[in-house]
Amino acid sequence: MHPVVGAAIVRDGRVLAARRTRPAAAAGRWEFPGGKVEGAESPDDAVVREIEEELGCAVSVERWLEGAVPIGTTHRLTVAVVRIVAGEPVPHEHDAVRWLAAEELDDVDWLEPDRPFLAELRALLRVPI
Ligand SMILES: Nc1nc2c([nH]c(=O)n2[C@H]2C[C@H](O)[C@@H](COP(=O)(O)OP(=O)(O)OP(=O)(O)O)O2)c(=O)[nH]1
Repeated sequence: MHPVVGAAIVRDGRVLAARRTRPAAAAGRWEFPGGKVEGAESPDDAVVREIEEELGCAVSVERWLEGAVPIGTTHRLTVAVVRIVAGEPVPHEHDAVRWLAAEELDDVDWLEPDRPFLAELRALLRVPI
């Protein structure tokens, strides 16, 4: 199963959700920005690279949410909790982004594989830091 990494970009009690534009079946659905791990790169490095490419900002990985979820039969999703360390996220590949608080996580139509991560994320967003 090829690894796909998503980033839960957390700031001020909110997480950034991004709306996909492709493929047609996933257009309009929301996800954690990220993508496929390439070659020999580590999952942490893949998250940092994908966020730079997709949102033009620098992040650092804090930890990984529990679990790994199959995406179809070929890929599997893990999600890192990350912080922005430089720049501001500006979507280059998504057509919208939203900062969601814990109680707003269910307001968007997440891709199916992302949903199992939302409970842990909700709890994390509720802890003041
Ligand atoms: N990035 C991302 N992809 C997800 C999530 N949930 C989920 O099911 N996926 C799926 C959608 C895609 O089938 C696959 C990741 O593809 P992608 O298009 O984001 O990856 P990539 O940027 O490396 O793309 P590519 O150049 O190979 O097209 O995983 C998620 O939260 N984030």
